Amino acid sequence: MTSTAPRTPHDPPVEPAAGSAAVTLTGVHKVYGTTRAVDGVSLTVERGEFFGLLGPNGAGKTTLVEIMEGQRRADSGTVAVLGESPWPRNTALLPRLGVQTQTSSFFVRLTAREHLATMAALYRCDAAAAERALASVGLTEQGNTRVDDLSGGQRQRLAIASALVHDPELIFLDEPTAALDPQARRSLWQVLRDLKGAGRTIVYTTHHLDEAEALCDRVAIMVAGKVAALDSPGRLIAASSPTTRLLVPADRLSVERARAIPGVDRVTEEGGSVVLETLTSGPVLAAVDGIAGLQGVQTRTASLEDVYLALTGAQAPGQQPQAQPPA
Ligand SMILES: Nc1ncnc2c1ncn2[C@@H]1O[C@H](COP(=O)(O)OP(=O)(O)OP(=O)(O)O)[C@@H](O)[C@H]1O
Repeated sequence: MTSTAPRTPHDPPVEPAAGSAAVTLTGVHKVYGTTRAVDGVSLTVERGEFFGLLGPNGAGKTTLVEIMEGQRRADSGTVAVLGESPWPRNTALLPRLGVQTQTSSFFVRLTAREHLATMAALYRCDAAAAERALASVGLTEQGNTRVDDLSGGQRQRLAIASALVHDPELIFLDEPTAALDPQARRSLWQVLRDLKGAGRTIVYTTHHLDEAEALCDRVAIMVAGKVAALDSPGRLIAASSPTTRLLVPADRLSVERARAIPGVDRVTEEGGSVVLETLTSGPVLAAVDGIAGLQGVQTRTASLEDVYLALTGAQAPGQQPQAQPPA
């Protein structure tokens, strides 16, 4: 651990070694009593990457993030964050990290602008930094609103702005869209895309698979303390089931007729649709067109949720998950 004073935003930037990653974990373990919370995790988060951490409750995501943030000590393995070891608590590293948690606390009697100015002052940044952070999450108009009068979505934005105010090199976001309505969630996605567009490195924990698919460059899916899969959502999906599902309005195609179509592997009924599963969607679609026409027919290919469920859904007590080796 270095004993230097915390770096401030006024100090010259610390130049990373060429090609150095934002985070490098090698063989990281953490045990609580008999629980293997993190069980041999090795992964790299590249600079500028939007990296998703997914997994069911208790998979070890929080423990892993806390190890990266320097809040917990790994039992074994090596941890490098922005080229430094975060443990023992590394005060030189802290100003280079931005952390938003589920339990972000606020100065609730202050306005959003005053709250951020206070946060900025703690990091020895000026009021302009607070104003930039406010603008970057689209809260400028609410700047004079008291924190306890902000909506849930606006508070989540403020929590992100608080993590950004000192212009950190690496940002940890823990389910920032939890408890938001669909509209607020989508609108926060744009804030997150803008952060990514500005070249920020983001480690993003979420239970929303659609969000991870839409935002993340790569995702690690954790199951029982291990990384069960790690790749871009697109490649994970492409490597998963190549099955296409065709949903045909039930009043236009009977189950029996659907089963007789060459290339159809399975037929079920769902809501008002007959669902055809096939590996050869082109010829099957042509056959459906000949029988029922294509109006109202929907085509669904695999999503990240399907990949996730295949990896985590089979997990029963005492049963090993059907994990793929990490890419
Ligand atoms: N301080 C602790 N003491 C003992 N056990 C703990 C502690 N923190 C976490 N655990 C256990 O370690 C395992 C991993 O927990 P962790 O919180 O890291 O998972 P998670 O993936 O973040 O879960 P969630 O999605 O519910 O937040 C769980 O079995 C949990 O009960």
